[in-house]
Order: sequence, then structure tokens, then C-alpha cells
Amino acid sequence: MADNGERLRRTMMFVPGNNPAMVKDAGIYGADSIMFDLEDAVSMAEKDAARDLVYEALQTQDYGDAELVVRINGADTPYYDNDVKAMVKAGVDVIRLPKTESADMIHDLEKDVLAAEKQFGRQEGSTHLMAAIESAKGVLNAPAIAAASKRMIGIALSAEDYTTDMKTHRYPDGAELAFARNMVLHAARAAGIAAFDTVFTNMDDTEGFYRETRYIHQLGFDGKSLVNPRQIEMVNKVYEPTQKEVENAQNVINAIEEARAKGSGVISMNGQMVDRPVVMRAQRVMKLAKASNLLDEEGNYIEK
Ligand SMILES: CC(C)(COP(=O)(O)OP(=O)(O)OC[C@H]1O[C@@H](n2cnc3c(N)ncnc32)[C@H](O)[C@@H]1OP(=O)(O)O)[C@@H](O)C(=O)NCCC(=O)NCCSC(=O)C[C@@](O)(CC(=O)O)C(=O)O
Ligand SMILES: [Mg+2]
Repeated sequence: MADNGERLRRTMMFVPGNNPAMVKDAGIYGADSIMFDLEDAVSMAEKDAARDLVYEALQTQDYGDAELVVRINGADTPYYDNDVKAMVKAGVDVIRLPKTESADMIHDLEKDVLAAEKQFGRQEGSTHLMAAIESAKGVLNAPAIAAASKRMIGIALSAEDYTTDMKTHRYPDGAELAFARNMVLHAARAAGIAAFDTVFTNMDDTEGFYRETRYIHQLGFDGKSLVNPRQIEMVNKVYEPTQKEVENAQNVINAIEEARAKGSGVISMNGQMVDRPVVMRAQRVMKLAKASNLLDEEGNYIEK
């Protein structure tokens, strides 16, 4: 089946870069993206040791198909230069820049990453970037940030720092995040990159986590940043398509393939027009169905 090439990023799990056991075992939980943290989860005294630990792990551990992301320290810290160099040298998939407030911050990072790729013989352009939006300024500049570089794969809302900047805190209904969520999402979509919702930090409030995940799934986010492996299953469940959605997607793909074979790009199916956006949605449903183990070898829905 042809698809639109987009990688699934439902779950991006933070792993404190100073915790050897968590770094070692991070691959066993099935997160789509593993994000080793060198920034706020790591104390000043442990910055160098955490960088060394993550560097070593990226070289030696097998994390399967997971995308490997590192949240580095910001350019205004003494750790930034060494973070960028070490992570590029280790061949990380994505560098996540925290507290991003302008497109220029991404341009500067892009230059530093390119210099490191040249220095360490990495393929130029192979290190992707993403930005965490953690302030009012970042939210207002989100469209420019998202479009700042061809290396950008996504932007993420970071609600803990953002609500502090906004002189509020997090409430169960999330009203304080409504504007920021919509800005981040629209900025990502306009730039053609992924949008990640923020972390949910109360591990015991599973009902609240479920409610928030349903809500951001409905808005259209690709997925969420997570702090604990227990959160992965619930996000995957929310993103799992229903039998009806899978069967409809299969019908759309079969119908459009038949139509294309006859030289047409638009068809009608059960009175509904089927064109490119409908096909793209169907392809995403099939990708989610595959990732959720809902398909047999022939690609048909497995009845439960
Ligand atoms: C929360 C808690 C202490 C709970 O501990 P607990 O011990 O109760 O967890 P349990 O569930 O009992 O653990 C069961 C088993 O899983 C293992 N395990 C747990 N968590 C794991 C994990 N993350 N990675 C791999 N392994 C893990 C554990 O080792 C155990 O393994 P084992 O002993 O073998 O059974 C723990 O999860 C944790 O430290 N989380 C990461 C916290 C963190 O990174 N914060 C910084 C990022 S946010 C931020 O900075 C704000 C932000 O910047 C965000 C933005 O930008 O988006 C903004 O502004 O909003
Ligand atoms: Mg933060």
C-alpha cells in the first residue's frame, strides 16, 4: 500500500539522562520516540556525566525501531556546545531544543549542528531538529519556529514552563492551555511537521490523563510527550482506530487504487466523494491500525 511517508509519533517518552537503569531499559516499553533528557531532569552537578551516559547509550544500546531524541540544554547555558557536539557525533535522530522563543534560535542551532556534522563525518542534514515551546513568546512565534528549518520534524508544547510564564498553573479542564495548544498545532500543520502535546505529570490521575489524551487526539495532535512508561499504553489505546474506521480506510484505499488504475484521481464511495485528503486520512488510519496490531498478514482487520 502506498502511504504518505509520515512516521508515527504517538508517544515521546522523557528519560532522565542521568539515570543509568532508565537509559538502559528505555527501549523495552514500546514508545514511538525515546527522548533522553540532558536539561531540567538533570542537576548542574550531573550534566557532564549525563551527556556521557547518553552518548554511550546511543552508541551501544539497541532501542529497536524507536526514534531517538535528546533534549539538550539551551544555548544560554555552558553545556550547550558539548551537548550539540556529542549528540551529533553519536548520530542521534533528533535534537530537541528547550525553551525555544524565536526562529533565530533554530537557525543558530542549525549552524552548530551542521558544523558538528562536518567535524564528525556525519551526513550533512541527517540530524533532525524539534523545538519545545515553553513561553508566551514561543507560542506567538510558533509559526516562524516551525518553519525555520528543513531539519524540523516537530514542535511540542511544554505546559509546565509555559503556565509558569503565564502566571497560572495547570487546571484539570486545560482551559489555560487552549490558545497555546491551538497555536502550536496550527504552526506545525502549516509547516507540515508534527505537533506534540505536553506532559501530564500526575501519575495517579489516570482518568485525567485519559480525558486529556482524548481531547488532544480530537484536536489533531500527533501525540504527547510522556514522563512515565505507564502512560504509553493509554495513549496508544486512544490513537487506536475502530474496526469501522479501519474497514472504511481499506475500502477507500482499494477504491482509489482501482480508480487510479483507470486514470482517475477522484471517485464516489457510498455517495461520499473520495479524493486526496480522504486517501491521506485513510493511509494514516491504516498505519495506526498496523502499529496497534489490528491487521493480519493480508492487511485485514483482525476480529477480536
Ligand atoms: C515520574 C517518575 C519520577 C515516577 O517514578 P516511579 O518510580 O513512580 O515510576 P514507576 O512507574 O514506578 O516506574 C516503573 C518502572 O519504569 C521505569 N521508569 C519510570 N519512568 C521512566 C522513564 N521516564 N523512562 C524510563 N524508565 C522509566 C522505572 O525505573 C521502573 O523500572 P523498574 O524498576 O525496572 O520496574 C519517573 O517516571 C520519572 O523520573 N520520569 C521522568 C521525569 C522527567 O524526565 N522529567 C523531566 C521532563 S518534564 C519537564 O521537564 C517539563 C517540561 O519541560 C516538559 C516538556 O518540555 O515537554 C515542561 O516545561 O512542560
Ligand atoms: Mg520545561
